[in-house]
Amino acid sequence: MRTLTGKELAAAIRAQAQAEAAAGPQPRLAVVVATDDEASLWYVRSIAKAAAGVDLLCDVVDLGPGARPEQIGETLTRLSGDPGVHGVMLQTPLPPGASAQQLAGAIDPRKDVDGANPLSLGRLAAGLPAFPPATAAAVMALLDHYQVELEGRRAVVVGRSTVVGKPLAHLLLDRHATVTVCHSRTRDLASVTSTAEVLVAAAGRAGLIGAGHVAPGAVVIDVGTNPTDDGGLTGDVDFDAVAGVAGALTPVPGGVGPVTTALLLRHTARAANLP
Ligand SMILES: Nc1nc(=O)c2c([nH]1)NC[C@@H]1CN(c3ccc(C(=O)N[C@@H](CCC(=O)O)C(=O)O)cc3)C=[N+]21
Repeated sequence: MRTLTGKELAAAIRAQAQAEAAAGPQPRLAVVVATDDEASLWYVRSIAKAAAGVDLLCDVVDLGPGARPEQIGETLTRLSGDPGVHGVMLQTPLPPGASAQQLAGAIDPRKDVDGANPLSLGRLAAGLPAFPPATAAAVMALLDHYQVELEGRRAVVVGRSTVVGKPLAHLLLDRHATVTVCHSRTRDLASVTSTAEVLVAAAGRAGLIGAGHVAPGAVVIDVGTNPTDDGGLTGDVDFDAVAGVAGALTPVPGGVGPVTTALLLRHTARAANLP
């Protein structure tokens, strides 16, 4: 079994982001936060740290967990209209009553570096240029880095979220994979996932994917970032069990996560260089 780590790939992508950032105006990413969710705040801190390391500017616009939807929308509109800001990201989760899907419509698609505006997803589905959500792009970057063949192969995505499952299905289709999307109402999940040559777990449920869900030799990508009781992080895949069956598997932490952060920065550098 090969362990597909994301650390080295993330470093290479950060180096690309730094080179692309140096080629134009210094890129500025604005991250809008309206939560006190610990995992989400950890991600924001790690974005800010990684940005500083590659000479990108990162503004954290913290509206607090009590922010009203109108206030969040106005902030996104203001940042989208600010010529000094190249990337705008709305961090999830949001306060009760605020919908990320609705609010993200206020992000200029040219600055939508985490692919959150429904227009970005529509463009992606239509095969037009758009920034994919960084997490979905990270899965593709890992598959490419480890030279996993996709054309004509059976890919199964577990999870149908707007940030991962749906955009990823389109990205895989673009690469000529045969794509099946499973979700919480799928009957006999294992019977579907065990047909996969490439299996992506993006359901947000710790340990959902066990040995019985995986075909021998399959490539398994674990997108899950579930908090553990001891303050750590665990994936959707039962790593030890699946390691005995899969041909290749990404770890959590150290797999998709670091690549996600790096790609968000590369997207921002590209947004700053758009004509
Ligand atoms: N609009 C939006 N887009 C997101 O992409 C988004 C979001 N909101 N809200 C929060 C979640 C969470 N998320 C993570 C990204 C990287 C790691 C990551 O790099 N984790 C490290 C380890 C962290 C640890 O060990 O505690 C790793 O996997 O190696 C984790 C979690 C993106 N999210």
